[in-house]
Amino acid sequence: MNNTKKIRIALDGPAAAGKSTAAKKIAEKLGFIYIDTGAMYRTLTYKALKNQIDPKNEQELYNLLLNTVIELKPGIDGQLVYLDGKEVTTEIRQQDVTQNVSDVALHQLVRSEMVRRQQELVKNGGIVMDGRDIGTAVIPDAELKIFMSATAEERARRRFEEHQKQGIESDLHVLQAEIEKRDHIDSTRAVSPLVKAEDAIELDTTHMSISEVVNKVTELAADRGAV
Ligand SMILES: Nc1ncnc2c1ncn2[C@@H]1O[C@H](COP(=O)(O)OP(=O)(O)O)[C@@H](O)[C@H]1O
Ligand SMILES: Nc1ccn([C@@H]2O[C@H](COP(=O)(O)OP(=O)(O)O)[C@@H](O)[C@H]2O)c(=O)n1
Repeated sequence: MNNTKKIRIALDGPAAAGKSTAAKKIAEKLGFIYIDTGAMYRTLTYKALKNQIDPKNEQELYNLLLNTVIELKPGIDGQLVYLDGKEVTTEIRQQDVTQNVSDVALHQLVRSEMVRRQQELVKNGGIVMDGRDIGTAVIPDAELKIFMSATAEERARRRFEEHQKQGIESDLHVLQAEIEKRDHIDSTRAVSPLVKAEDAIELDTTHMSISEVVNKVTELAADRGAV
């Protein structure tokens, strides 16, 4: 008899703190579903740019979103992302999407529709969801909330290394400036800004390895019955 509790784990934090890497592995260990909500904002941004919609135009973005199907499906190496039936997993990581996504994610209308869709995805439990407002807006009653941080220098270094491995040319200082700019927009927006939920456990991963982070969160999940 399996008594594992299908809890909901909310993982928030700034860019490149290691959320999706950890979330994917934690979900694997627990047999949970992993959901990267950033991919949903990225997919809308990608479609908006393709359709020459201004990321500042809330009403047009909202209309576009209402006519957009975003699907997240488990793949061999993480989550696959589909836009209106076409796979866009790689495309949504492109630089122009990264540079515009925080402006798209500012808008009340966009966020309320995204949150509505995300809440549908979590209703059966057994999930690890990562983003910026998961513990504060999407699953305010999550059984486990983690706020994952690391210094901006370390986060930029991680993204830089990731780019190097993928053969993408980038400059460490430019990357850090981009990350800091996005964090600033995300943390200062009026609608569900990036903040630590009062009841979230803060995890500074600056000096932690990926497996240390995964083990720590898995331990906390086990304390809440998820084993
Ligand atoms: N604790 C860690 N130590 C070193 N590198 C890490 C750690 N966590 C994540 N990384 C690496 O940092 C990069 C960014 O991680 P990612 O999970 O994409 O961050 P986020 O989802 O928070 O934006 C990835 O290349 C990942 O392999
Ligand atoms: N729950 C979420 C998730 C992402 N986002 C927005 O989407 C952007 C991209 O998120 P992401 O998780 O893919 O970012 P990375 O840290 O992986 O680069 C963030 O910078 C936020 O502007 C959000 O507003 N709320």
